[in-house]
Amino acid sequence: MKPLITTVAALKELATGIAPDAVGASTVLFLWDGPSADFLLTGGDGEVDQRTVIVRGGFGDDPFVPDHLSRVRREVLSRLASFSERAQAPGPLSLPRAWHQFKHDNLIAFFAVPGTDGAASRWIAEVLPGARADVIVWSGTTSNNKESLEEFEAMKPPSPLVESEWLEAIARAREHFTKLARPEPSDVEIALPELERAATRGWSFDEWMKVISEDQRAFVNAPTDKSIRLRGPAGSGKTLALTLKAVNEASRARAAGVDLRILMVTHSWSLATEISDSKDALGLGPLDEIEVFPLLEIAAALSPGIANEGDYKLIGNDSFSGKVAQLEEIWDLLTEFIDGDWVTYRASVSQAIQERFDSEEADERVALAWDLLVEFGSVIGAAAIFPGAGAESRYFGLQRASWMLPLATREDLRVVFELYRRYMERLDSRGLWTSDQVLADLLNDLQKHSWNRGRRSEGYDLIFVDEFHLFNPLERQVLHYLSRDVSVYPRIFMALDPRQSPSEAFIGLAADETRSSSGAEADDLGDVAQFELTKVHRYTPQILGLVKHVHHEFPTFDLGSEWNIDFSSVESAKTEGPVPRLVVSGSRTGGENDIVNAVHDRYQAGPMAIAVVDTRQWERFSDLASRLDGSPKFHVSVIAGRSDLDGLGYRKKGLVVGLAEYLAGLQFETVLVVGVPDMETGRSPNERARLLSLFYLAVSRAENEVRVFVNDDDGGVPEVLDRAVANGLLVREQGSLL
Ligand SMILES: Nc1ncnc2c1ncn2[C@@H]1O[C@H](COP(=O)(O)OP(=O)(O)OP(=O)(O)O)[C@@H](O)[C@H]1O
Repeated sequence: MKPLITTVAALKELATGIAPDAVGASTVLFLWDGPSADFLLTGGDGEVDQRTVIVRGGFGDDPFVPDHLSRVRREVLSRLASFSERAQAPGPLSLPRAWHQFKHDNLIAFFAVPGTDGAASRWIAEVLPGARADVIVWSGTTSNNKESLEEFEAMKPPSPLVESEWLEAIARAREHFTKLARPEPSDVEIALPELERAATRGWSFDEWMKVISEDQRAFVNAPTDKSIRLRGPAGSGKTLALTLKAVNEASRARAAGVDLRILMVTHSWSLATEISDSKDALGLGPLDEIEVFPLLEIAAALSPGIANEGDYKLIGNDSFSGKVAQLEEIWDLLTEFIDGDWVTYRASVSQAIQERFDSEEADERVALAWDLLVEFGSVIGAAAIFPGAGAESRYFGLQRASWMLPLATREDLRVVFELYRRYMERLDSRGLWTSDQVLADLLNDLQKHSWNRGRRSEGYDLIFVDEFHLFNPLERQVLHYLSRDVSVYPRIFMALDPRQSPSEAFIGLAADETRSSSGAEADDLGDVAQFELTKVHRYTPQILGLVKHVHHEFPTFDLGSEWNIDFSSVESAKTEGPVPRLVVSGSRTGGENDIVNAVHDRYQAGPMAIAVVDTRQWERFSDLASRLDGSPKFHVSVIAGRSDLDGLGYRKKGLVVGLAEYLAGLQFETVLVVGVPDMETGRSPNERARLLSLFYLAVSRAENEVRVFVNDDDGGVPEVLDRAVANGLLVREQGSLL
């Protein structure tokens, strides 16, 4: 096999879990079969960028990793990306201790995957001299001694990099991505479902105002002299009501000759685009006074420092690959710490923490790394605590809540803070940002005199926030500073569903209720009016039945009465549909056959999604997606991260395969809910609530038909679904016995 020449950006994209067969269909990657090498590039790669050359000596069926590592492809690729990124950082190359490196001249060997893969596979790589720091990954080895490097050095072939081919590859990639960016010619087959799925269906503003429900109308017509919380379950028309209100306010101000600046803030680009299209489709012409953006984009536009930090790259910008990269980073840090300084902390911490750090189980360590990721981002980062004088004591002073990683003593907190300090130091030395840092910096800028003046022209009179439940406390603070008139309370209109809580988002919400500083936030808004939506418009009464059941299964989280939606009064405005089905298969393989059959069965009925509940099962379903994509019958789009939502693919008619947490805001005729793990055994209440929340999110994406797939290999039917069957809310069906 020819060598593969690629870049950090392309490796990271691959590391999101894209199956090799799906690379050709990716809107982010471009593969060129050059004369002496294959080139894999992204749209952002340029002539002078660093290159990573993978010499694929012993590779077999899998084009990106040796066959014996294809099971852990994502981890292997993520580590390679991380290696190249480190090679680029100024100063001598430093690898985490857990990578078990050894060196000889320019050659360096390191573990190919976190932990060991049984065979203790290593890469032998070379960083070429020069500022560009090109990397050649020469070969894999299972040897753990330095002599192997000396031997290798003696027989090392010349570099496979051919400059003219690289330039040609870049030129071809550029041409490819330019073509892709051009709008596609209109096509009836594509346009129809696109319109149907937008929140406004192409109806005019006046048409909508006639048909919306009383509670939606009350919100649209409510006075704007104070902030409003609009609460409702999934599919109750929050996004629609928010859009109608913004448009209503803009056109009223226009008619009265008033200059009004309106901002609509979302969590993702996909929803921003959707809302922006919807408002333009309401037949009132372009409404430039309404700006629709994700918060991170606003941060980049307002905070000049952020845009100028050209050398800094964002890690964890909401996307799945960012999360994977952060997790691996923390895993390495943790392993290095446990092998090193842990002994000096060990005696003083509580027994529970001691046991977690001492555990040799790989799974336990991953779980600890995850908990730390949440603690760093949603607790420490969200409170805008960054290492420095007084930071540790501010952290100690934070009130702990039940959803947080249990840290019983001050010494427990101390060890976590020390890890946080090291984590930030590592990111900093490699020129990486987290989105929390971006927002904390923005907050800093917004508190300056210059913004106090600037906000009069650049700030907004009315701020609308969709999916408010997805914003963490830090992000919520930023919103306050975006208002224009400092003499009145900011007027913020928030749509939220406290039951939709992908990953840390749930925690963000809980944090808001429990952290001492969050009380002040509510005060900042003055008196806040509440509006409830009690009719769902997306899905049938049968799906609502299952949604309510899941809602009642949430453990009694103390979210405060304010967050509790009275689900018993919620009704569906849609006509009757089939009762959701539960397909129980004998094994994973059998389950996959049943899923494929369901796709055949329902594909023609309209847009369809396979929603994967448990992130850990993603890889399997990403492979299934590429198999389905192989069939000319199906148009398949894969959503493994928020960035995929922003690509071209997902709007088209066809099948979307994605992690449930990234499907928020979207809707489909049929949803197949897969990757449903055992939710009870050995789960903490937090984990259980998170999984139930993702399940709720998956089910509530469907307009008409839901099928849930479980199998014996993955623990059979979770109790929560058993009870739904007993209550007649799900019909149980025997799937393949295979
Ligand atoms: N009053 C109504 N009559 C008919 N259809 C409606 C009405 N309100 C909303 N809809 C439709 O119901 C669907 C769901 O609406 P929308 O996306 O605004 O809900 P949401 O509450 O934001 O949902 P989620 O939180 O799950 O994303 C959309 O297709 C929308 O066009």
